[in-house]
Amino acid sequence: MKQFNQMSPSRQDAILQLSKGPDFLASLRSETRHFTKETLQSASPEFSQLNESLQDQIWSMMRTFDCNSFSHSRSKSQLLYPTLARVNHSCRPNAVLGDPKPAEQDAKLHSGLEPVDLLKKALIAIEEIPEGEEITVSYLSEEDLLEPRPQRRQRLMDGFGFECFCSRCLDEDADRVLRTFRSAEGEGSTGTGGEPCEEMHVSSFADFLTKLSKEEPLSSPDELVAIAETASETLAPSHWLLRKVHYVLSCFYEKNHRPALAVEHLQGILDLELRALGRISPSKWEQKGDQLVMKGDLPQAFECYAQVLKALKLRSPEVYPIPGRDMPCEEIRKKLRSVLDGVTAAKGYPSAA
Ligand SMILES: C[S@@+](CC[C@H](N)C(=O)[O-])C[C@H]1O[C@@H](n2cnc3c(N)ncnc32)[C@H](O)[C@@H]1O
Repeated sequence: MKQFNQMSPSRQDAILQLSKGPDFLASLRSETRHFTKETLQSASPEFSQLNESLQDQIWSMMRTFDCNSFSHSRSKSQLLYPTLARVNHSCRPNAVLGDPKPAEQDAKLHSGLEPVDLLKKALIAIEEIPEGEEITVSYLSEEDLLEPRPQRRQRLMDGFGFECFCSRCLDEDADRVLRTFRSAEGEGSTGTGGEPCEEMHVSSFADFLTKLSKEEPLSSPDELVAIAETASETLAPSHWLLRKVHYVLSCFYEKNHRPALAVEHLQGILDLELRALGRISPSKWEQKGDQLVMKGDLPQAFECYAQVLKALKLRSPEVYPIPGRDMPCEEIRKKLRSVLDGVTAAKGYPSAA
């Protein structure tokens, strides 16, 4: 409250407006995640001794912050950006929120920038956005966006307290195929795997995989290869969970310098991304390009980097340009040039290993 009272009237107004919209009012009715005034009263004797109107003001301010704040890589706490707080979530977003990278931040700090400016965020378009179309970002991670609707909706409900009504969530059929379990005849002709107990089983398995890919406890891929084999007896080849298994294997092989296997296991997740989000993810395609270079397949690597460059060029003009530092497009151009140099040096394409 003290900090709020020190702000300019226009900034105070921008923040107060956040607690007047229908979404905020709806969130007051959702007790799934958000704390109630009673929770605060029982947690803090000081709070319950304040008069009713002050309690209401503080509680509303805390809920506004809870519903609208974002994290920033440079800050350990959540921060409130009154304008960015207006951006809704979509499971097929057309923009991302970006923080300047630490090296850029430090360069700026040395050029005399106010520390508070380092906490700025940028809203970056990742595709052409026609005039009048809503700009959306994802409140979920890139990995979570590859999960089917029930899982995504559950994550949004648990983490942010709302039921998602984005265009992708309303488009049910797209996900149904990704969740199809294998039948005796092959892909696509049995149920959707939607029974509650099955979904629970599937999500704990998915969490297990995410943990595996993040914490990297695997010393040998045998366990995962066995999981992949069992899973492919039950799940259709296009099932998102099977693709996740292969992605974890791909990361394992990448770390263990087995590029041919890494590329082989990467492809499923690239297809899934294209299908779920309608576009390629530059980081995973760059990963594929790097593995193809390692494998010695320069023509395919060139194709891959060219796709990455095309995707990156769709993004807003480079944000936070720092003289003397390569921006993402330039880094990919360098990789394209080095692939071409490799081709010239070998007087033709080397054969794939
Ligand atoms: C950061 S605010 C976004 C701006 C908010 N719509 C407004 O007008 O102030 C987050 C809130 O917007 C709503 N919201 C955002 N994305 C949504 C979506 N895809 N489906 C339903 N509600 C959404 C939810 O109420 C959520 O708690």
